[in-house]
Amino acid sequence: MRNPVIDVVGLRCRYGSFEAVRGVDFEVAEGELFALLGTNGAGKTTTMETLEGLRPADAGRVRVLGADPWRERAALRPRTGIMLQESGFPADLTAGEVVTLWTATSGRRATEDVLERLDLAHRRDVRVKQLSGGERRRLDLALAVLGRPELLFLDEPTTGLDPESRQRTWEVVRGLLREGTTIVLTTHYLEEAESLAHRLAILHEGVVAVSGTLVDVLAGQPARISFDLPEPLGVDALPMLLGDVVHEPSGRVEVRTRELQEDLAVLLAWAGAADVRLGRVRAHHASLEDVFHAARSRSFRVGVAA
Ligand SMILES: Nc1ncnc2c1ncn2[C@@H]1O[C@H](COP(=O)(O)OP(=O)(O)OP(=O)(O)O)[C@@H](O)[C@H]1O
Repeated sequence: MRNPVIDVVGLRCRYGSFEAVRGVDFEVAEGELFALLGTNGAGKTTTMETLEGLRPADAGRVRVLGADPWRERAALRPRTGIMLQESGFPADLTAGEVVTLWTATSGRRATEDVLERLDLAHRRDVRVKQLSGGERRRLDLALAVLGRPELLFLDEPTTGLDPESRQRTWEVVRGLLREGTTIVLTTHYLEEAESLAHRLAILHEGVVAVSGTLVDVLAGQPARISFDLPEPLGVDALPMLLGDVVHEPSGRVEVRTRELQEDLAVLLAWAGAADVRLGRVRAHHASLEDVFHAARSRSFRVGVAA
């Protein structure tokens, strides 16, 4: 990758004697959205805080926009935007006053009406404590994008939002990507990463278990065909398939296969010829959820696709 916006090599972070991040490598290219995913306690926040210059690395090399985020934080600050998990605005200020205050103290110029952009202009005079949870998160995002940063960190930007508010946030994020902003996102919503990320890494117990483009990581997992087999048939009645056949205790049959189309065609042709009615047939390629579960069990690894 030429001139990555973020370059992390061998990052290690500890809390006392506990090593939370244990040798993490990844790169983020200009203009892409990179999702940092992982189980609870995997080290996402610790890694983000290091990238944001909020804590030093204990070992390894971290470069953000070509600079050391810890030592050169003041220089990087005007070029980056940070949306933390928890904001903590003074509850009695209005949304408009929070933006004014932030503009004055952050050294950022209000290059546009961010409240308008985040669909909060009509709530300008409403106190923070009276905003809904979704509106408060949008105010967080408004402050993070003030001054049009080149690089934006989004730490769980849609946690606790209803589906409609989440979609609205995704639209704003897509708009920022169209304008060329580079974004690092952490989220527990896998569909959020699936919908927005160009590349991703899944952390597990402080190491990168899986990383690459969405297409790469999905390709590393088999597709699934599942169905109910009518009594008294057992799996030994099925035709020869290329994938592995598992008869679940629930009675449902699952085929894990890298040849989805071939196995599905053979199965349906057999059912048609034998006059067998398969119940609730589902066939789908691997999802990020499948990759996530595999990463947890560390059953496979995919290298970073540069
Ligand atoms: N201040 C601290 N002191 C001691 N241990 C800490 C501290 N902060 C985090 N840890 C530990 O470091 C590990 C990584 O924490 P981190 O918050 O980076 O994980 P995470 O992936 O962001 O988790 P989550 O998804 O739950 O937010 C966890 O085991 C956590 O308990």
